[in-house]
Amino acid sequence: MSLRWQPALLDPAMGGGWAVVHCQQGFLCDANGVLFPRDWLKRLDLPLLSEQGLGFFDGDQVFLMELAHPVEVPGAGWQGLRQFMMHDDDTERFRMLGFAAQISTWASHHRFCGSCGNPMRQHATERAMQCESCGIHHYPRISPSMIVLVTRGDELLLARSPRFAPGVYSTLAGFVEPGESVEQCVRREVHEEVGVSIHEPQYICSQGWPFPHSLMLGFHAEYASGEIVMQPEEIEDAGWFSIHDLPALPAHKSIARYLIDLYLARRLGRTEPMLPG
Ligand SMILES: NC(=O)C1=CN([C@@H]2O[C@H](COP(=O)(O)OP(=O)(O)OC[C@H]3O[C@@H](n4cnc5c(N)ncnc54)[C@H](O)[C@@H]3O)[C@@H](O)[C@H]2O)C=CC1
Ligand SMILES: [Mg+2]
Ligand SMILES: [Zn+2]
Repeated sequence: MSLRWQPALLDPAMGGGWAVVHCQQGFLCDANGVLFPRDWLKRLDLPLLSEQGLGFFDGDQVFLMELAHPVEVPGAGWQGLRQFMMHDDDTERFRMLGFAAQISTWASHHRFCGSCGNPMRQHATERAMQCESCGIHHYPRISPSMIVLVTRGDELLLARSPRFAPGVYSTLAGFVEPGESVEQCVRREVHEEVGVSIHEPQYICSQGWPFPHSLMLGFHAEYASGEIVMQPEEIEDAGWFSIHDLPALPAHKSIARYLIDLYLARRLGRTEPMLPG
């Protein structure tokens, strides 16, 4: 199957092609979507911070135009990446926008060298920012994170963070620390967040998660021992939920929901879900 979205290193000094326009408010979009003719955009007086070559969508060149602040463009508006994830069934377009958002975050956070403070510029042959003075490279930032469904027979251990939508409970997640394996991270995070011990976690699958730059590594683990003790800052509530009486769950497009739906399908003999993206 050929994918409609293919990342590629394109030189922004080239003219033509299409562009997605991004700022802190999200992406510019109109009735035709998120791709605008680049030469047309260049004639508008946009507060352009930087440009990046992104890749090909349906075979056409796509660039990123990063703006310093949102502007009014007649007939168009700004939409956040989460809205595209929730309400857009075009997964290839969401993959392109997720990539664009991650490149945008990384490039705008690496305008100056963290080592010597001089300006950085785009590397000619790699997706990297390079310091003009000391030569140091910075590659796009990806943060490995584990996400795990802990189960005890017909019960799922689900928790809610204060950041979640009201009533929603999810699987446990957390960032991998330097020097640790993902499996060690799973055991540590589960212990930190809810105080229980688990049997050896089993890797299931992964999902790129551009909020802002996580790579979610999904696991299943069986409960081993301990009572739930919640970590006060991270976890607002946690508990064991019967597969026959579940609370509100995360969105279908998340790996959290996939891990839950996969377990339910296997336990109840239903058709297994598809991992989105
Ligand atoms: N796709 C999905 O289904 C889900 C994705 N996630 C994602 O998983 C990631 C980790 O989950 P959390 O429970 O929030 O993590 P966590 O349990 O490690 O704690 C979050 C805290 O870690 C710190 N932190 C932020 N960025 C960090 C980094 N790059 N490295 C180390 N520490 C950092 C901050 O203090 C933050 O408040 C987040 O990006 C979150 O959006 C979480 C749940 C579901
Ligand atoms: Mg967490
Ligand atoms: Zn430098």
